[in-house]
Amino acid sequence: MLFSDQIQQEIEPVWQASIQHPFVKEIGEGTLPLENFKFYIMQDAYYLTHFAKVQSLGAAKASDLATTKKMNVHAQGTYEAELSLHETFSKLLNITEQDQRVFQPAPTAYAYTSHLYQAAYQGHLGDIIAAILPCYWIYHDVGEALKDKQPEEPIYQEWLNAYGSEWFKNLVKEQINHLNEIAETVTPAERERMKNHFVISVQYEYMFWDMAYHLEQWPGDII
Ligand SMILES: Cc1ncc(C[n+]2csc(CCO)c2C)c(N)n1
Repeated sequence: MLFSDQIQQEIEPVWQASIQHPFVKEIGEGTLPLENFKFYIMQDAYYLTHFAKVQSLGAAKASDLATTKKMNVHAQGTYEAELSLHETFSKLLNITEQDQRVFQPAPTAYAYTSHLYQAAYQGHLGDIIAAILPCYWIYHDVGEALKDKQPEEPIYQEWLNAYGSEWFKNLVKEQINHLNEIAETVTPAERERMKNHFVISVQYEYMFWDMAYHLEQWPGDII
């Protein structure tokens, strides 16, 4: 069995729960309150800023020039594909400069990005690919699960279109192949470490939906 399938199966219940999370379901139905989606978009912009840096750390840790280039192209892709999506949403959701000035990463957004840096700084390229793969793969599966939905809210329709696209499917396949190639060249202990990074990221993907669904706050903002 492919290494990617093996590690995905280990965390299957959380994977499925993530795809079926009420945040995702309500986007598909068009019933998610826009307040929750705005919260998600702002936290996600923070997440993507750090995600691109982690991809660049992957470029720095690659052992050949072609892979360095590939990882840098992906970092640029994160900027172009994801942040341009966010620019569109910022206008549609009326995200103001004031919103941005008072922005703080919520606990889960902070913890998830910290996990990505931990994998990147302590590991090699395989650790980075393992930690970032769930981001691609879960969003792909969400796009597939919701591909026949037509939420009345145009903002949600736009979001669904991005993750159901052919371009995105190919991107996910490339990441999965890259992970499996690396897995064949490393030791069993390194594979175990890669699996752990992957499993933690899958759990954070679930927690990220949950964070936005409950408008998660720091204790310091409540007490
Ligand atoms: C919490 C969170 N997880 C995953 C993604 C999806 N995503 C982030 S970067 C990237 C690669 C470039 O498109 C993809 C697919 C997201 N937006 N937010």
